[in-house]
Amino acid sequence: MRPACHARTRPRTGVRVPSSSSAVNSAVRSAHVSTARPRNTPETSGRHHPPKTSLTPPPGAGAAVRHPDAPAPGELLGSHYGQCFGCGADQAHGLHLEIRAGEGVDVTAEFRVRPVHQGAPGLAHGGVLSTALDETMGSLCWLMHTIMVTGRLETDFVRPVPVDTVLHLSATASAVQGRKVFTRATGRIGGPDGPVAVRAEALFIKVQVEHFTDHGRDEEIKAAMADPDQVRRARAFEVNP
Ligand SMILES: CCCCCCCC/C=C\CCCCCCCC(=O)SCCNC(=O)CCNC(=O)[C@H](O)C(C)(C)COP(=O)(O)OP(=O)(O)OC[C@H]1O[C@@H](n2cnc3c(N)ncnc32)[C@H](O)[C@@H]1OP(=O)(O)O
Repeated sequence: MRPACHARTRPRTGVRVPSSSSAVNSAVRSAHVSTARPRNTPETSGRHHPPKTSLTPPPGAGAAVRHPDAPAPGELLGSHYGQCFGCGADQAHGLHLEIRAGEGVDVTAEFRVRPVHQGAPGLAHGGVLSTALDETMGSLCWLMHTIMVTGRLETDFVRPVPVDTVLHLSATASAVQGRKVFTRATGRIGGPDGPVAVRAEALFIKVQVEHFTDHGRDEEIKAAMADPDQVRRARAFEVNP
């Protein structure tokens, strides 16, 4: 039997460029595509959490609360870590997101898609867009004064996003239950009220600073702990019980 991933339509060696777009189309159509749906079992998911309901706040979850010392509405949040791929100013390969506090437990940001973010010709890679949404939701930690990491993230890609598009991002924390923070985000094109191109829901889990010091690579942890500015930023989150 043919393996499910057998989609190769041309020899591995040598590059054969189809001479016309119809050749491209027929090459694409002839690719074998598996229609088998992956089963969602503890073995395949790796965890025992029910995936479909886990992003919906359960009845009895509380509202997310803006910390009294949260940055003022409109204030730039800054980066939680200079080398962060999402928001770090010192990260040459990063997205350099600049995120601003909203009036509630919400934030906004703008992200210009650059040529290095392509997945298909002239279009943003979906993983990069998910990362931008993830980072925007993660930055809600500044408004709640809590450290949290992404536990689960689900993205809907609604419209293709061409290179040079400015994605207007916004995120809000909708509910909190114990260590679980339920968040959602959208990315709009053409302006903050433009059509939705991407949207996501995520479950963040509150952690202590030891999450990073226990699991991070020694080299970076030592450098972070030797940087008073980084320690100050970490302390800013360590307020909640
Ligand atoms: C001086 C040095 C300073 C350094 C510090 C710098 C300051 C940092 C400040 C701010 C950082 C912000 C960073 C944002 C960056 C952007 C966001 C990211 O990319 S984060 C990276 C990607 N995410 C991970 O790497 C998580 C990897 N996963 C884990 O570590 C664990 O699985 C963790 C912590 C998420 C949960 O593990 P458990 O053992 O602590 O807790 P359990 O009991 O498993 O879960 C708690 C509750 O959450 C539910 N839960 C956990 N994971 C779930 C999932 N995937 N789906 C559904 N529910 C889940 C569980 O069912 C449980 O719920 P029930 O309380 O029983 O109701």
